[in-house]
Amino acid sequence: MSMRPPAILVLEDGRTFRGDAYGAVGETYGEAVFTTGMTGYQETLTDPSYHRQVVVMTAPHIGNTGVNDEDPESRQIWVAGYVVRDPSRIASNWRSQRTLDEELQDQGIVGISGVDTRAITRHLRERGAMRCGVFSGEAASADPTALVDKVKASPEMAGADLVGDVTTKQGYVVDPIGEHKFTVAAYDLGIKSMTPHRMAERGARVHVLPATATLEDVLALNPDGFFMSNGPGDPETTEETMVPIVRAVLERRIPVFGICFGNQILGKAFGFGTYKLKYGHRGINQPVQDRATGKVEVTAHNHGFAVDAPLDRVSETPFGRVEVSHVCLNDDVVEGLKALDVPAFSVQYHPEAAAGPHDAAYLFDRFADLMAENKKKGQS
Ligand SMILES: NC(=O)CC[C@H](N)C(=O)O
Repeated sequence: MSMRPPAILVLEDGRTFRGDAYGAVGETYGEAVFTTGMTGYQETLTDPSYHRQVVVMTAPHIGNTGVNDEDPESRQIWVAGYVVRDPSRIASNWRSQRTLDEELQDQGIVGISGVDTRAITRHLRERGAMRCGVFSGEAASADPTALVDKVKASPEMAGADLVGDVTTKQGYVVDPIGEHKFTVAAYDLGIKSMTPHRMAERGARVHVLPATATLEDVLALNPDGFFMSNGPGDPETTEETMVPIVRAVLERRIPVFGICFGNQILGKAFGFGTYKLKYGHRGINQPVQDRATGKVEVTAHNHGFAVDAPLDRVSETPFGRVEVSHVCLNDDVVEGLKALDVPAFSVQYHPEAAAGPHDAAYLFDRFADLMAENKKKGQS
């Protein structure tokens, strides 16, 4: 491998790891988090929910299949920094168009390689996700204590309002594949491109709206369904923006579906709290149980916050009864909500499966069924 400049990963609690520059040379800050996905690094890098996070890959060998123009989940790489153990020396895949290292350089993403990602992961599991910095080239030669001070001066994830950075500036439409059956108003809070596609596959015309869209914008579409996407940052910050909009939509009994950040917002609309997990769930191999059927799904996750709702009983909310529909089997974290008296449900994980297993695809069918039922009721 060609000689790369030195680099250092500096955690806010003072722990440091030295390695080689990977991607762009420079300095970057973010929340240090780890993901356990063995495949799908392109989808991870381009998931807007990773905005302001420095992502540690627990899979040791990264870059093997290079980079193509088909797999990105959004217009750019969003991770704030990238930490890998052993970058592949070659990119080998029939779809590969360039190497991952080149892509990271082109997009100005500062990374580090040649570090013990198992030790970093164990540290984050014990101490929790925390701020970090990656410094490479000249920046890596500074005194580590000075670098720790710089990391401590960088913004925290708790309280971060990041949706405005990632949402589309202009709304756009994703056309249905085949017959047009439903119209969906979908808030882009950091949406992944596979999500409207999954709805289009089921006959939805999806109006993807910027996060600044108003309730009037939504109602003007006369939608059969209302959707809220995944997104970066702390769900607490949506109290005065998205929460009143979804409450108004629930009052009108328009079917609601939310994914990840969307699950947290729906939870808040019902009156539940949200809280920060110690180190979060990230990867494409997380076991989730559907509590109605008992069936376990292997699912894709990327969340650092979660909804605080009771598992052992149905909750009474201003919108009627709500139950926890899905739970993570690793730690009993709430992974889904289902309203019993209004047409609304949501999941904390990623049924769009990009990357990830397709076990949870039925949730898009459930949304289509909910819209179909509601339309029928409206006609009768
Ligand atoms: N992927 C997401 O939508 C993440 C939601 C939220 N930012 C969290 O970390 O929990």
